[in-house]
Amino acid sequence: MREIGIGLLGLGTVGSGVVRLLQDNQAKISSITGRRLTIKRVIVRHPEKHRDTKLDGVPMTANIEDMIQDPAVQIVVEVMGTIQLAEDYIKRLLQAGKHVVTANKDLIAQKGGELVDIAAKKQRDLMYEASVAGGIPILRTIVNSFAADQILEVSGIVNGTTNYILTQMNQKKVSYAAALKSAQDLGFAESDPTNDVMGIDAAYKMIILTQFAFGMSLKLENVTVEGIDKVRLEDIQQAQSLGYTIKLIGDAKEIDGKASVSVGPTLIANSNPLAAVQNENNAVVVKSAAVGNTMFYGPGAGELPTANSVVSDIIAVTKDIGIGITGNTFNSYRHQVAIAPNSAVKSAYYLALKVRDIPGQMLALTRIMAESKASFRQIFQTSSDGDFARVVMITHEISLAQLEKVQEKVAVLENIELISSYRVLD
Ligand SMILES: NC(=O)C1=CN([C@@H]2O[C@H](COP(=O)(O)OP(=O)(O)OC[C@H]3O[C@@H](n4cnc5c(N)ncnc54)[C@H](OP(=O)(O)O)[C@@H]3O)[C@@H](O)[C@H]2O)C=CC1
Ligand SMILES: N[C@@H](CC=O)C(=O)O
Repeated sequence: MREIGIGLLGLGTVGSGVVRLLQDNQAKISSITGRRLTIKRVIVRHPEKHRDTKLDGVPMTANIEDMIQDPAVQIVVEVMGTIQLAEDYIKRLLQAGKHVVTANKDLIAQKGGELVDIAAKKQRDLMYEASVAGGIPILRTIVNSFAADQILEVSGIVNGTTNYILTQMNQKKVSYAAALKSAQDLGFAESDPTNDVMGIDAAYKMIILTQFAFGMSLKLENVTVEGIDKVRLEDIQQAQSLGYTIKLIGDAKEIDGKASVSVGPTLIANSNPLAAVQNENNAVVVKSAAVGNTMFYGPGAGELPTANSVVSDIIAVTKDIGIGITGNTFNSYRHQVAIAPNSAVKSAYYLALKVRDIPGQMLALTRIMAESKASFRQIFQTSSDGDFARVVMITHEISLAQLEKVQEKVAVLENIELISSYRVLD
């Protein structure tokens, strides 16, 4: 049987999973592809480090040139991370005629366009199924199964680390810091988890999803992003008592022909299936004109689920090599539209406020809402802490511009402080 040489750029959580799947399922993969997939070379940062993953006889070095110059390597799997270094390495690998599979959403969201162009010019494959929602095969599903349909909205939970943290805080009353540490130990979090907790990782995934669903290329500054770093146990408990669960939700939709993409903590009604998505699991809801709503659920991070998406790309590339059709872009849909203004993006909001317990404050609050042409469907005092009362309000649907107006007006008041404001999804 003919062989396909695989090069691994990175042998951490995902890289180790790729090795395991290629070794454990070798016979099945060969039966499907008609090729024997063999790992020929590994590049890591610290080749001397002790590793549980054993690759007898496979050279492991830190120099990318070793991979670029190795004629035995046809497909390189980039599971190293970083943006600039990975961009440089992948460009050189594509120029040298290698096919590339990557799980690197940071890179694809920011530099995907350039890399896709180089791959097409060199007639090489560039695939990145694992870059969105870990083990859920959502990108290929959108490309293949929604090609004839008009996607109206793509939304859901696309970061495993934050969903794990929020679940642990909600169910086990674990502290934010302890839950984050455990997500790191389990291999869900990025090596620097800042992007996870600040919503940036989810924003990168929404940028990629937007490319696939709507054909348009966005930059990070086009996405409204808020992380979970300010979500307090009090908010989580308060939401529960109202019948909601707080989740980090990504949402991409077209409003009057313009694109709106956001990521932020959101109160999800417990009757909504997204509220039941726990720990590192993700769920992507695709709303389309012909099919209606479809929800794709599964592990969004972790060694083997992510590795399965990577290996499915390796298999797809191997099949393309076998029949001589490499160089087709993973997603060829292009349809650029403008970004929707804040006034067009509407939602109900949960507002938690600290209000000094003196007469006239509720009136001041009501006046601000009226001046901002906003109204609320529920308002109540939840607790009293010395001189202050905690007041929670759920608004009717208002625009982001109206919410910002309310926030600005409250900010100048001496006796009322807005502690948190999150979207509400029923
Ligand atoms: N973990 C997950 O659940 C998921 C991760 N991803 C993405 O997959 C990629 C890898 O993630 P993960 O496996 O968790 O990361 P890890 O931190 O576990 O592994 C990174 C690997 O890359 C190597 N590496 C890092 N820097 C360099 C460098 N400068 N030169 C050569 N090798 C380097 C490291 O080498 P050494 O071992 O010597 O330190 C290590 O083997 C990232 O892009 C991540 O965003 C995508 C989906 C899910
Ligand atoms: N850190 C990411 C890993 C997968 O993309 C996450 O937690 O979702």
